[in-house]
Amino acid sequence: MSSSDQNTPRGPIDSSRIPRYAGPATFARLPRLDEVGTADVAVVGIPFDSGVSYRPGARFGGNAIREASRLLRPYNPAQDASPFALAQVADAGDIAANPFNINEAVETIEAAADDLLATGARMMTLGGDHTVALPLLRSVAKKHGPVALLHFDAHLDTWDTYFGAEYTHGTPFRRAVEEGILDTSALSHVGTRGPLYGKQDLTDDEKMGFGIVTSADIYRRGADEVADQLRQRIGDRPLYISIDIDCLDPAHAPGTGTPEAGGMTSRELLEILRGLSSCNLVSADVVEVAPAYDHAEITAVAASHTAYELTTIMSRQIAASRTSM
Ligand SMILES: N=C(N)NCCCC(=O)O
Ligand SMILES: [Zn+2]
Ligand SMILES: [Zn+2]
Repeated sequence: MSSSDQNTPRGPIDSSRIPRYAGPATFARLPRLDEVGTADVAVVGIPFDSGVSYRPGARFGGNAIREASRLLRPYNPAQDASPFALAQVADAGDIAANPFNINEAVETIEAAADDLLATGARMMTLGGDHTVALPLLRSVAKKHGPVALLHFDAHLDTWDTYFGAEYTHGTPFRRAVEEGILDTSALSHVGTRGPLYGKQDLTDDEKMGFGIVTSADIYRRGADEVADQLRQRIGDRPLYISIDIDCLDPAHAPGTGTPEAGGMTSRELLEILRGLSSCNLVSADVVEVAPAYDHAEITAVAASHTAYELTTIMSRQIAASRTSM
């Protein structure tokens, strides 16, 4: 049973009493998981980036997001909710994965995710590179069965192998489809753009069951219409949202490993997520924040607000399911 079933959730440190820049960073200044026992939503870092094909550094992403999240406030007007009062959200620290052995790291991440989900928590994961989505999806599928997937990314990440390696940041969703852990009737990439290896990349991806909403589609049709379409496709299926921060234009997210011009704005991303607030979001990740390439925390701030919207969706769901019981 989570602590929020017995008491009111313990929220963030009060920034009107203790300046928000003081003390060690947890996500949104929330308590650590060991301070509250159990959580409804566990925010967990995965400092792992051995699966990248270009610029490294996403291993530092989780802590950069935590630092940038000090300015988040407890009421989210866009979803009319106080996410940290509706449910116990806590910072579960980091999953320590072997940087020199990707296969072992993938196993470690899956096992750690299993442990968190077994407590009844939903996971809000801060990457790390996109490799981490595969073990997280494996774990979520063990609990919920094949899940619907919304994948925000400039890239397809359904490629086969890189240098013969099957677990990389460009391949997690092909592996996931092969393993039968995704509900292939509700798979979408959002924000896709940029050069590919060949046209076959798109044919393969379509065969796997993915629909594509390109960044140009979002620009032309607007965030509300896109969110409506995605919501209809997802219905009430258990949903996993994976957000590669490079879905944003490099102007909105310079701190990432494989930047592509012509992306969506952070406003568009946040608005699409708010349009999904009624979905049954079981877990989510925000990955590929590489702070060494960031400036003035532009990317980390965007990522912290992204995780805040995702956390709000989960907290609203948890509160709604509690009152309907
Ligand atoms: N998942 C991310 N960010 N990028 C994948 C790019 C793979 C490539 O170099 O072709
Ligand atoms: Zn990407
Ligand atoms: Zn990606």
